[in-house]
Amino acid sequence: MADRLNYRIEVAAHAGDRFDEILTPAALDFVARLDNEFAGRRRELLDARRRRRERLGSGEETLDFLPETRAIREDDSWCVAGAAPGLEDRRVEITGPTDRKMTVNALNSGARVWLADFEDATSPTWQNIIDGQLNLFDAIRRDIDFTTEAGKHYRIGDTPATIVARPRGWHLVDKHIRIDGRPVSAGILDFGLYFFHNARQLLARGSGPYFYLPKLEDHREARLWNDVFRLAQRELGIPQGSIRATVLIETITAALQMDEILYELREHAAGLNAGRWDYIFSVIKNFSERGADFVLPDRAQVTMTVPFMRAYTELLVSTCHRRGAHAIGGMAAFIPSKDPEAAAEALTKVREDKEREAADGFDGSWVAHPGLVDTCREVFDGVLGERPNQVDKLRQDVVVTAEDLLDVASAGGAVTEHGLRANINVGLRYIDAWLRGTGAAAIFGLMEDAATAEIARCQVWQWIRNGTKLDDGTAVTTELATNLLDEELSSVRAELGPEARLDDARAIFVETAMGEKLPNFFTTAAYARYLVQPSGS
Ligand SMILES: CC(=O)SCCNC(=O)CCNC(=O)[C@H](O)C(C)(C)COP(=O)(O)OP(=O)(O)OC[C@H]1O[C@@H](n2cnc3c(N)ncnc32)[C@H](O)[C@@H]1OP(=O)(O)O
Ligand SMILES: O=CC(=O)O
Ligand SMILES: [Mg+2]
Repeated sequence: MADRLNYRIEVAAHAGDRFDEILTPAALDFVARLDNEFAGRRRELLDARRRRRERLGSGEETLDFLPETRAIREDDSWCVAGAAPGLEDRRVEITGPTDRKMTVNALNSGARVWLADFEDATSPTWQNIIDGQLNLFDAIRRDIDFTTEAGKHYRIGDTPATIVARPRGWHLVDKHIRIDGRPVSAGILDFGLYFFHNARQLLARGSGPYFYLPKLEDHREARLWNDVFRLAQRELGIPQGSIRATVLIETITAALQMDEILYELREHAAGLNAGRWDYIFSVIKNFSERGADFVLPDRAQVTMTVPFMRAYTELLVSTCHRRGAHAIGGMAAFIPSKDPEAAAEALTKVREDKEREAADGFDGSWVAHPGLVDTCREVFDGVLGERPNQVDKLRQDVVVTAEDLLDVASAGGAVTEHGLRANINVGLRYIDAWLRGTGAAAIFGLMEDAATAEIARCQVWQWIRNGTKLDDGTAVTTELATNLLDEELSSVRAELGPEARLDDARAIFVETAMGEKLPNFFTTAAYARYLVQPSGS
């Protein structure tokens, strides 16, 4: 333990109410130990990501299943740890941010699992991150009752959902914690605090420390998580293999390494999830400069039934079930509305999405809102009946090639002015919400979060770069996009009023959707510039 005394750990942020209960010296020491051990490997892997994106962008490299890991793919003898207590039946999973009200509502929603999100649905302000940890801490101990000023009482019911926490991805740092002057990996911070405070409690209560792992791009990144898990369990004297991880396959590069990702994490892996929104974002980003064959139509037309998306989900189900892992479906973005007609339409669309997933062999799926839990459950009940899952449905009929996954042109469809305006308008509204601390928002009847906003700004960039023709023959240029941006901005400004941070939102949008280069994530620069507290900069 002596070496730990050598770390210089600084908390460069204001202390919030009860933050000291999460940021204890022992918890910070644990996070620093993990970060210190793995910071170098994390940096190397991020460099490898950058280099690969450059090669893919220039056409110097194309993607395929890896020749060097063929033996892992062809070996039938290995499988993953699989379900742990509370994860056997995942037919409905609700996702959402970890504020206090949403925490109680998600746990009571009737879903089997709650994805407690520090990633796509959370704007990573220091307040949100530590408050979220506090809410999880209290919820796990069933000590979270509260009453609003309006008199509405919130308490966790008798059959709460199993909690699966989603730490932030490898690309993000949290500048409010510095270890020897270096900002901590945001993923390690989220994982480390949650694991340190709750792993024992969860195990004692018959559940366990369970995680969703977002935005992986390569199986070596899965190996890094596995090594983080091993060290974390060893440090706290928690039996190896207690953790369960469900990996989001939400990048095109990871889609070609599903077996390898499960293999690296096999002592901890429970399943894979088809994270469709980041997946679409990844496809656009990696091939944004590769010409018309890689240009996607309006976002609304990139459905789960277009051939290249279907190839991805079919491969995911067959890979999972061959390895004893759960295949978890993704997020239909339609959310309930107060208008009965729109609400019925949203439910129909969600039902269709879940029906396709259940018929394809998924073991469960995601919903964004408590009002969708019953729909998802009914659909999976219809296929699963009393069985907790359909992992025994092997889908040996599935044959997916790299060409199928990369056949982006199979999406067909058109780019329209409506689609261009929608990307700009939604991008501005979402970035404004994010800057004001809200990471998931209902916009025009759809759930929007960091992943969908990334699609919005990347599509605009790609269409400008390729001079893509709208369906009326007009080419998308910087000038056209700027004119539409200004028009959309003034209508959004009139609607949202002076509180909105639309000038900052505009600046981020211009920089990340209309600049010379396409930045990897809008969140990284925007975080550093706007969300970090002065003492953390
Ligand atoms: C690409 C991806 O990664 S998808 C996963 C990440 N994205 C998400 O998790 C989005 C999760 N969903 C949400 O955040 C919300 O549903 C939104 C922002 C889309 C809509 O939220 P709202 O506008 O507040 O919805 P609405 O007003 O209909 O909410 C009604 C009630 O349901 C609750 N609720 C809505 N969504 C959720 C949720 N996901 N979890 C828990 N409770 C929820 C609200 O808190 C509210 O509770 P109350 O009646 O006690 O006040
Ligand atoms: O995280 C999920 C996604 O669709 O992105
Ligand atoms: Mg995602």
